[in-house]
Amino acid sequence: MQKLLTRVQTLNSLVCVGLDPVGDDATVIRRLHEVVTETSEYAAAFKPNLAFFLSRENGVALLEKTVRRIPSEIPVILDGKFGDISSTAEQYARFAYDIIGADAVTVNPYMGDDTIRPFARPGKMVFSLAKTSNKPQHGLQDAAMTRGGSISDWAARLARLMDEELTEATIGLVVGASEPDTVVKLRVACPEQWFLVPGIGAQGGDLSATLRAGLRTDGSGLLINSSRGIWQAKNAGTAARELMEQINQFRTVTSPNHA
Ligand SMILES: O=C(O)c1cc(=O)[nH]c(=O)n1[C@@H]1O[C@H](COP(=O)(O)O)[C@@H](O)[C@H]1O
Repeated sequence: MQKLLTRVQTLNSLVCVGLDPVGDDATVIRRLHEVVTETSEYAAAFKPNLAFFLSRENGVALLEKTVRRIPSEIPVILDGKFGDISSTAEQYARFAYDIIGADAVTVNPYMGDDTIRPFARPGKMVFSLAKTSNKPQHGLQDAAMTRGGSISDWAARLARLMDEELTEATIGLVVGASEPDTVVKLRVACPEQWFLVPGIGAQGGDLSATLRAGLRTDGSGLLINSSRGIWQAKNAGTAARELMEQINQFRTVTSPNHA
């Protein structure tokens, strides 16, 4: 958490560079190197998606190598959307933190609070799925519960309660950019927490509407992820810088609409 705060303040950036490598081995190795090198000066964080590494031969070794190449002052969020009972989650936590060297993870909380606890090590950060960016035909998150709003409201509340309880670690939320109205609602429910926000770019999320909806009153508290938008760009550094500038331009001229 401290690493993220220092990074965000030093760079004045809320950009999270997603690493979802695709292509043949030679392309992936070259492009990972380029993306990390070119975007480092704009990246508040990097988010390698575990699936894109596991699907390759020697993918774990490639992931380890990639994370080692990321400058140590930049937080690494391992996006594994882990979510299993605590004894199994403990193994995932060892993988993410001890083997890969991540600073943070994404977790799917739908099996309950014990899926989150093993990841809440001192100084680490957990982003727990609250409202995802996809628009499924058959999804659970919008379903109403008999009491207390929707399932995503429950997930946000759980993340907030766990953040208050687990003082040694920081619990944030994953909130997709596809529904700004939901982003506002979750920001009102969780005014202080960090939101990791995917869904800008390739998934068509509206950057301005998302910023207006989700920025905290201090103009921070969001990490805006772009994966394909940066990976596929002719110049990854330019794409990351432009995203940073668009975000910062918005931060200086507008106050969030829940303030
Ligand atoms: O947890 C995530 O990062 C995530 C949550 C979510 O709701 N939606 C979502 O797209 N993601 C991830 O964010 C990245 C989005 O990639 P792009 O759409 O290419 O920017 C992928 O790695 C997704 O797995």
